[in-house]
Amino acid sequence: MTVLRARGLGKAYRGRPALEGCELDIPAGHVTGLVGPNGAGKSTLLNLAAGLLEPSTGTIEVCGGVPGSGPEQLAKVGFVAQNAPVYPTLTVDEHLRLGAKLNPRWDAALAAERIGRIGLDPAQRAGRLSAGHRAQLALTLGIAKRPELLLLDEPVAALDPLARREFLRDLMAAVAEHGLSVVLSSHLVSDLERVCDHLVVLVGGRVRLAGELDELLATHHRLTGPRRDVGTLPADQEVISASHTERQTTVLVRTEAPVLDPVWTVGKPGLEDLVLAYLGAPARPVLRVVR
Ligand SMILES: Nc1ncnc2c1ncn2[C@@H]1O[C@H](COP(=O)(O)OP(=O)(O)OP(=O)(O)O)[C@@H](O)[C@H]1O
Repeated sequence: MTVLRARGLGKAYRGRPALEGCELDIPAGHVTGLVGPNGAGKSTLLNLAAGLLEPSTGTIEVCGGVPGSGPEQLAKVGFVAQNAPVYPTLTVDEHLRLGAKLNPRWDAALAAERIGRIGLDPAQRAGRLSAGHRAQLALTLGIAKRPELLLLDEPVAALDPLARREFLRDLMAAVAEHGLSVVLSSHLVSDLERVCDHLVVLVGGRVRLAGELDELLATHHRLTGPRRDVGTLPADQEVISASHTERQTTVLVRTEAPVLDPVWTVGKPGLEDLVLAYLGAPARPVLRVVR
């Protein structure tokens, strides 16, 4: 089942494109990491999925419906925007009560347990919380809503390393126990490596890479060998990035077939190598649909 489908999706702000020609099929029941450099269009994509923005071109469908199209649709999708917006004059407890009122599937026990574990004072006004605790409050509201799809825009940026680990653990528990689907943007590749099984790389408003993480890692190879022109590589080896020293060439290629040329030492890239290679690569409209 597909939880997010985009076809020819584009968004322009005052005529300037922020997202162009996005084709995506994000599967349900998985955690999908959304990565890309600053200004790549990640927040724009998440805001479109949450129904807070309207597409300029193309279509986006989330949990089988048009984003933000009615109460039923709104109940299915949770969104924690960048900088974790909360109501500054409401207390922590008032946020939880508001959550219970607004969300038909609200999990009060889970919300209370998280708030207690984090050590938030229920009587504290949200505007007086530290940035990390504010983020924790917003994330608690997102998880306790029990949506089908949770969209998180850089959710862990303000959290300390321990809080980050605990939050990611809570997220994975919700995926395992309730079949929650998650799309989260982050610059912290090591965190993504821990929780994501699908990946979308956006560069310059375009989808550069998308797919199942294991499959993506299996079809990319780091080749090291004597210096040579990478233009001479076989046509089925797509060159993603290349670097040279005086005597040596290192190249990251994508290919379904094994690399048999004995001149190369073939290594497996990690997620960070893969992401960095795509972020540094010249923008080409290489579209791939998540299966
Ligand atoms: N409200 C807006 N009005 C005009 N331009 C905007 C607006 N929001 C975003 N943009 C532009 O759209 C492009 C994509 O921005 P977006 O915030 O989606 O990127 P991002 O990948 O989330 O970046 P970051 O990693 O820095 O958060 C940028 O060039 C940005 O300047």
